[in-house]
Amino acid sequence: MASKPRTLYQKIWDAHVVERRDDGTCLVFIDRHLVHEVTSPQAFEALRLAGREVRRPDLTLAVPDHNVPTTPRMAADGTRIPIDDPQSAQQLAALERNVEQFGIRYFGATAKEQGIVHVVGPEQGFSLPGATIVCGDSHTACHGGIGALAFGIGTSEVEHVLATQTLLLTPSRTMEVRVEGELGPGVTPKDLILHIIGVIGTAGGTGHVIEYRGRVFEEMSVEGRLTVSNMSIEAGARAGLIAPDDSVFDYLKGRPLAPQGEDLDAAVDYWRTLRTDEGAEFDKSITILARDVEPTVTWGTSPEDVVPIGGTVPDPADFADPSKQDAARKSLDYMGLTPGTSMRDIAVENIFIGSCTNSRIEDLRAAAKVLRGRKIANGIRWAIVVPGSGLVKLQAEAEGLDKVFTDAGLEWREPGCSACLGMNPDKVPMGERCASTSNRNFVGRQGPGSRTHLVSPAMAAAAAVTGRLTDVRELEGELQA
Ligand SMILES: CC(C)[C@H](C(=O)O)[C@@H](O)C(=O)O
Ligand code: SF4
Repeated sequence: MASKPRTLYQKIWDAHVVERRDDGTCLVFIDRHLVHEVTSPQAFEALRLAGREVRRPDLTLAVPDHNVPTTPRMAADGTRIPIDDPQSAQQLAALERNVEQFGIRYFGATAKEQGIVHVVGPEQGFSLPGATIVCGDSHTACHGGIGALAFGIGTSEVEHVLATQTLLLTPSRTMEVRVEGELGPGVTPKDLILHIIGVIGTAGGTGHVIEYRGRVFEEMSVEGRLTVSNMSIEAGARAGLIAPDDSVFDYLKGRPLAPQGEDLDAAVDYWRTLRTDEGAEFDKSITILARDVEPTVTWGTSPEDVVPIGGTVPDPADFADPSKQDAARKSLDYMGLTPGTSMRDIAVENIFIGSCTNSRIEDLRAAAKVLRGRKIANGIRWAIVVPGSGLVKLQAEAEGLDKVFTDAGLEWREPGCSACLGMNPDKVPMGERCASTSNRNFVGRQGPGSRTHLVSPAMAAAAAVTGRLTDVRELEGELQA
């Protein structure tokens, strides 16, 4: 008898269940555990108190990213520049102590491989298709872009994984987001995922693992897939998935921690089976038409508050749901915006190009393409480009992109989470606006009183040039009829 058709999620899940319990929970094997400084200290401390070891240090990789300043970390004489903020310095020191004591692979603040944990994982070939990947961080969903089942966990679960390399989980429901057709010129993976979140809402994926399907994703670069999957969590989903294919296998070839030679060939044979079977059913399914997607920006304080760049600030009264009306009013008040204002008339003072959503080499190339030969507008007070890792930084420098940015008047920084969230010195001043390539526009996210407009790297670059939210297609001379 032929076996029942399964979704990609179900295949990965089934391959990792160690034990099914009567109450429906399952003990699941975890292939890869990423660790950063924010959510790990108590977990290590608990292990220490219990006298336990890390079960599989070989499957664990740690890197500091949230608290590191993005200004130079090493003095000319090769000594480390101390971190000013005592709490950040303490977080980093704790991580260093923990990785040393427990024997965990570590890329420290001055290593060239250091970077944002979700950039480093795929880049090193540590994150692999079909793997279960966890990290004490909600944007672990990112790694679903290469076909891994990857999700964020809490600190007590971090401890559980460190101690046992397993987790007790309940299966998720499955959701298909099918995108039909092709994206137009100037429309990027970031615009697509912002649009999708606008359609399904921040609760649309709750309890589900989303699989993104359709030709758009098959033709999308691996970097773009990581961008899309990264923001699955902003749609409420547990994780995102895109079926791995040759682009992913080619991307992983030769990466230091990926399988090599015959091992890689064997792995690829298995990875090719990781596709949703014909006839497999999803619990929920939605279809998006790619031609409906424009360069997209947010107007409010939730990632679902999106509008095409050609649109206007919405009127709260136009929302059907009274709670949405109320939320929109509060958002507009916080954002200092008036209904009916054209999005293209909104001036910004700050530009942030970075974060685990958009700091890979392709993102920097897209921003540099717009900025080449141009200058940032007078009204821009602060504009920074923060590569996702030291290796992205080196690659960008080899391509001369750093020069394009600095010639245009932007600052070129060291890798880290930076202004994506206010846990390090990079903050947007109170009451000021930022065109940001990050993933969250929450109240106070980029610093107390900061106002965030989420955009793609090309759109952030365009805003830098004009000093206001701008349709990048105009700058690229690609404005469509
Ligand atoms: C600090 C960390 C726990 C947090 C997360 O879980 O996502 C951060 O990365 C974020 O993006 O808000
Ligand atoms: S870059 Fe931003 S979203 Fe990503 S892990 Fe860091 S703080 Fe979280």
